[in-house]
Amino acid sequence: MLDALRVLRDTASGVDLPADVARNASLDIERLSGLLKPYLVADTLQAAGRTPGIGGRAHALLPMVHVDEADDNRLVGHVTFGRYYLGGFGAAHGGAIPLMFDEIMGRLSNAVGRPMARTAYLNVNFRAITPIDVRLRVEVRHDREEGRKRFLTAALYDGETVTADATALFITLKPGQR
Ligand SMILES: CCCCCCCCCCCCCC(=O)SCCNC(=O)CCNC(=O)[C@H](O)C(C)(C)COP(=O)(O)OP(=O)(O)OC[C@H]1O[C@@H](n2cnc3c(N)ncnc32)[C@H](O)[C@@H]1OP(=O)(O)O
Repeated sequence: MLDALRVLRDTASGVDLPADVARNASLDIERLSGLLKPYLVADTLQAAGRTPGIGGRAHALLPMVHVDEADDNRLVGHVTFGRYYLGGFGAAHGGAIPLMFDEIMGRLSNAVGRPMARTAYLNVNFRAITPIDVRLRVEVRHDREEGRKRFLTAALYDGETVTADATALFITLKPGQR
């Protein structure tokens, strides 16, 4: 369903519809929302964001990063920003890139039994245009830990060109910390 939703999102972002088609599409989308509403649950029980086995943790907002290689301290994956993430002139929106970094750096930070941590800062440099509809490579490194602090770095590549890079600090949550 989420794959279909992502296709809908990309398609809806790219069209310019006549009013009658837009009206009919709205009715169909409202009908689908009605079909799902009886299954709303508490946020601690929802599948979205809580299902690691499904791409993008089943979270519809997230650009889907496919992991190609990973060990305890390094991860390499690929991601394609679809039309939904277009900022302008063929480039991904500047907000979509930190979103992708936060997710994939957070995943490595929390991997291999490391206790849950939260992003304290995420600094992103936009080095070149990040094109949409192009398969890009993302590399993440868990560089070091100092007490509760975990320092990670990441870079996004279009071929050999770094389009963006990031440094982040994740802080291990204390027992019972929300
Ligand atoms: C069900 C399955 C799901 C699985 C999902 C898994 C994948 C998930 C992937 C999802 C990924 C998405 C993840 C997300 O998006 S997480 C969502 C985005 N992040 C937040 O909402 C975080 C909000 N902030 C906080 O909650 C607190 O501030 C935290 C918990 C971060 C720290 O507050 P806490 O009270 O606990 O600690 P502390 O203040 O004593 O600080 C401790 C130390 O850290 C240093 N410090 C703190 N901040 C900064 C800073 N900005 N720059 C530099 N340093 C900083 C500080 O000086 C101190 O250092 P020292 O004095 O000890 O030397």
